[in-house]
Amino acid sequence: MSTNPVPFWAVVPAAGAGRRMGSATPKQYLEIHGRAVLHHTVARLAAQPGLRGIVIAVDAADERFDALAADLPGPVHRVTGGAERADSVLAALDHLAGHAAADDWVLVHDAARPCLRTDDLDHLLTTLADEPVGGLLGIPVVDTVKHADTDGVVDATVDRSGLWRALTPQMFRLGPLRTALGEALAAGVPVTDEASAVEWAGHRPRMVEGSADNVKITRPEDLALAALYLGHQQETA
Ligand SMILES: Nc1ccn([C@@H]2O[C@H](COP(=O)(O)OP(=O)(O)OP(=O)(O)O)[C@@H](O)[C@H]2O)c(=O)n1
Ligand SMILES: C[C@](O)(CO)[C@H](O)COP(=O)(O)O
Repeated sequence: MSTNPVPFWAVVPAAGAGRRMGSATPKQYLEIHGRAVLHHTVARLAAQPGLRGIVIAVDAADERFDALAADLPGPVHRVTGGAERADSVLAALDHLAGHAAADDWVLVHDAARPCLRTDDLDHLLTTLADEPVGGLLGIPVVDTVKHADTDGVVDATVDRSGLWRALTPQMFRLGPLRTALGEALAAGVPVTDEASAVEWAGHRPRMVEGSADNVKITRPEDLALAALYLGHQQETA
């Protein structure tokens, strides 16, 4: 842990329906070791001493959040998310703009990634603290990568050198991120993470290597994996 914590705001997109999970309960509210996935995720962020506040984007019809919020660690604020992840993040940034300065750091972290390691979060904050734009946690690709057509027939083996898988948190300054995301969405650019909007705006985010256990719970088997990782992290803490 750094001696001078880097101050930051957190945005947690939690307004997804979890369709690939196929559960009646959205995945952010499924329980692992007796706590909701969202609770684990928020607790990881709240453990950082530089945290100023957390804005969580939830669905307008979400009836679970308010009951959970009373128990969440950290200063938490609810906003209404949008149709896509990027819309939810933008709604949270719009709220933050009324409270934070344009050059304040914002870390956007998926609600569905409850296994974020404290040391990865600390490493991200300290590595990027003096960067003009920001960057994100990621993992270099270790598998051989194929490109295939829509029938699954391979047309190329892709050179994997320099390829990374993007994780969250993604850390950017509030003003440039909000502008980039707003303009990219208005232009119809596909935005699957914050970095893609920032890249579209002409900036070059920096990759910071994270850990493979920072999984995004997407399909049913990921829940068991996250439970395993969380249990192991608690045992070795
Ligand atoms: N309109 C949306 C869609 C997604 N998310 C959030 O973005 C994160 C990553 O998205 P993903 O894993 O795709 O979640 P879902 O959209 O819920 O899943 P699916 O695509 O399977 O429906 C999740 O924490 C999810 O709650 C959000 O805040 N608003
Ligand atoms: C932001 C993200 O988690 C980085 O890997 C990912 O892009 C989210 O994508 P999804 O299609 O919303 O799951």
